[in-house]
Amino acid sequence: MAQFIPRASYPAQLSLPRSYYLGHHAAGLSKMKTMLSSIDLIIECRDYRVPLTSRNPLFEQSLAGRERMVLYTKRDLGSKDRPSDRKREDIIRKWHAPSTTLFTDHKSKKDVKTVLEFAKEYASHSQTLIGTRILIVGMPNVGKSSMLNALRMAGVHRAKAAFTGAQPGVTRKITSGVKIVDKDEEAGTEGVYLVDTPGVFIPFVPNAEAMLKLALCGSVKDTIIAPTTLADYLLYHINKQQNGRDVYQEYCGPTNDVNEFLEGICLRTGRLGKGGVPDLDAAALWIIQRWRQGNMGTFVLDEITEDGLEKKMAEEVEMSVSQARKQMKDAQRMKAKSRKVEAA
Ligand SMILES: Nc1nc2c(ncn2[C@@H]2O[C@H](COP(=O)(O)OP(=O)(O)OP(=O)(O)O)[C@@H](O)[C@H]2O)c(=O)[nH]1
Repeated sequence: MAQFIPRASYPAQLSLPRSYYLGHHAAGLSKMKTMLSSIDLIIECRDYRVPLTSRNPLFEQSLAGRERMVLYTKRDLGSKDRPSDRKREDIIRKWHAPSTTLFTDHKSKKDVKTVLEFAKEYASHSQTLIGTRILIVGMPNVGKSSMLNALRMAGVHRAKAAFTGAQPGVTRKITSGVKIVDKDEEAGTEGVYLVDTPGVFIPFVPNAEAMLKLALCGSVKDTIIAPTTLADYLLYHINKQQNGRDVYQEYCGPTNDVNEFLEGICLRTGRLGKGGVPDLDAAALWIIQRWRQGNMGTFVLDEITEDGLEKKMAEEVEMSVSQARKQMKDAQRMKAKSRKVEAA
């Protein structure tokens, strides 16, 4: 049998949408800016599976001047504690030094305790008389509200305070602070409050592959990109993993063909439409959910290198310069147009 060779790269998808910056994202960010003076610390969440792609430069630009901790969520979906995972985490920690970087699974008591301890330690040095206020920010669906609920349960043993969900945009408004640490009169410390915020998407996604990564991780609604395209991108990544194709061997043999992959799933799971026709969209959505639940391999979509963050930031500067140029040209065009109308 011929040896299976996975695709070495993913073909450019020129027609994919590259923006998802919604009204409530802009409104949320501008409200965050106005309340910054009452905030002591920012916890910025990024998705462990896309450490570079889930970085939103808007947070650093708009919420500058506050101490920040970077929290990589959904670690359980990207790491199995392999030496390569630990090496990746070391690199990421170095990117953010001297800021603290933590990697968490919101279901892990140990991980949640580590975040709580960090918050307590921070608060113990705070001079505030009204309690420490922490703003938790990040891209849509990254897991902010889930972390808030987990911290509240671990810290003050209270039930959920925020709604969570598998699709982005569940939190639309900034909440009032939720207590995660009680006031301790003996220790002389005030309480710690966490302020949940709506997820804010990047204004301009640099390339189509970044959009695919963010959509696959659930940062944009599943209706924005065709599920079969996302499933194809997922198949590309699964095949790149060592023995990756073992995770779908119950549906079909090793393949780079998304139709063969999805048809295999339809046949084995009964996702058939009228006349027994395979329902490829249903199979695609199902397999994407399986991956998001950690059932189709545990891996990271971004390539992580020592200078990865530096390169990403340089790319962002270039993007904003070209966007500014574009805006200037648009404004000049509009002016010229209105002059023509006036002259006519
Ligand atoms: N496996 C895993 N799933 C997580 C983790 N954290 C959050 N999730 C899941 O991710 C989804 C989104 O979580 P939310 O807490 O609603 O995300 P959010 O950032 O508040 O989302 P927005 O409302 O869009 O701002 C939910 O289905 C959570 O169960 C994690 O650490 N591991």
